[in-house]
Amino acid sequence: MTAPVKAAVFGTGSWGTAFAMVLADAGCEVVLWGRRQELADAVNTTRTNPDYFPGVELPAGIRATTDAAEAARGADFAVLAIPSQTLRGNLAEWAPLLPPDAVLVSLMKGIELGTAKRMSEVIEEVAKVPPARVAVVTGPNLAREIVARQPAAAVVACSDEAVAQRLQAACHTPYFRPYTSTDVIGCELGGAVKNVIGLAVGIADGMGLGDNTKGSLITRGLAEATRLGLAMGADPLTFSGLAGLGDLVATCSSPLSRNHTFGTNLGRGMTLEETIAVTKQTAEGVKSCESVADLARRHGVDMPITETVVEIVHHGKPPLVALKELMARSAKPERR
Ligand SMILES: NC(=O)C1=CN([C@@H]2O[C@H](COP(=O)(O)OP(=O)(O)OC[C@H]3O[C@@H](n4cnc5c(N)ncnc54)[C@H](O)[C@@H]3O)[C@@H](O)[C@H]2O)C=CC1
Ligand SMILES: O=C(CO)COP(=O)(O)O
Repeated sequence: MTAPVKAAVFGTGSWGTAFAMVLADAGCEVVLWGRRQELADAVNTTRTNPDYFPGVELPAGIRATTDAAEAARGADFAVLAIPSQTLRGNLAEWAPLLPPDAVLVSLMKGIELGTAKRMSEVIEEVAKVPPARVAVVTGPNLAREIVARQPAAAVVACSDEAVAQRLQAACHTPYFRPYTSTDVIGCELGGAVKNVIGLAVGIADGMGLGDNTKGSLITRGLAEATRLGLAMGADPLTFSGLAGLGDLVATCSSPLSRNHTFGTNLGRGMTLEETIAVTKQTAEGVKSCESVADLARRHGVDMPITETVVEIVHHGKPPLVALKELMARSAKPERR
């Protein structure tokens, strides 16, 4: 009999908790790290995460701790499920605690502000590990549906296909179907850009606009992600897969999406401050719209929807004015 795979999941928020459940259901031994002792205690004593999923019973294979060293001990996979902008600081503390051969897994869908780096790049830099030790899980995976064990597919990406296959096996359950990919760049860009487009669609929904607008934003948003991906060496086909179109459709259709909901509130006329005040969880696109726009500029790629979201979210441009400007851009062929 082989020993169970051990996973340390850093982050007891929505996706960390839900993915811990997936790993435990797939047979892994899971230690969930969180900052707050009372939440760790609640997970251990009630087998629920009352702050994020009250009433949802967590599998017995999950244990929680606030001690990062304890979580890291013996981990085959170190799964990172915290906000993208805090990764660099957090990982600097955790990386020295990890076993030398642990694979670091990013669940995060953001781009670092200031450096415009993808999460796997930050991980490689901070933990000083080669690309073959870093994997990404992405796709249409709204955490609330995952903890209800509703069927979903995902992509597990690593430059080393054998590592992607190991992680695939570690998180494959009857309700969670991971596919492998070696296109880490495409998978990460798909996840980061969809959050920005989710904001745009939410804004349009909040303004009372209909499905033609939504279909147009999703499709042109996908074109933006694909253009950026091509410029950065990604496989364009990744964007028509789960990490691209799949996640765009889920995020842009769902009231469960924090990015979509954030945009809807802005589109209804709430200010940025009011919207932030009512948003209890991480809406990555709010910060990452700026870093995605930065990345696009660095690569000379035109991303007008992304730029429009930056204008609305960070420069207070009224959504109606921004939309009119977007529609008034010079005419061009669909493909170029
Ligand atoms: N919730 C979802 O459905 C999905 C989320 N994601 C991605 O997963 C990542 C995490 O998102 P969620 O779990 O949803 O967010 P969340 O807001 O539900 O949880 C974030 C967790 O990080 C912790 N945290 C916040 N600031 C921290 C800091 N400075 N140091 C250490 N821990 C800190 C919080 O206490 C919380 O436990 C994001 O990049 C998101 O895009 C990806 C797929 C699905
Ligand atoms: O990434 C997600 C679904 O795949 C979650 O979307 P939100 O972060 O917008 O909630």
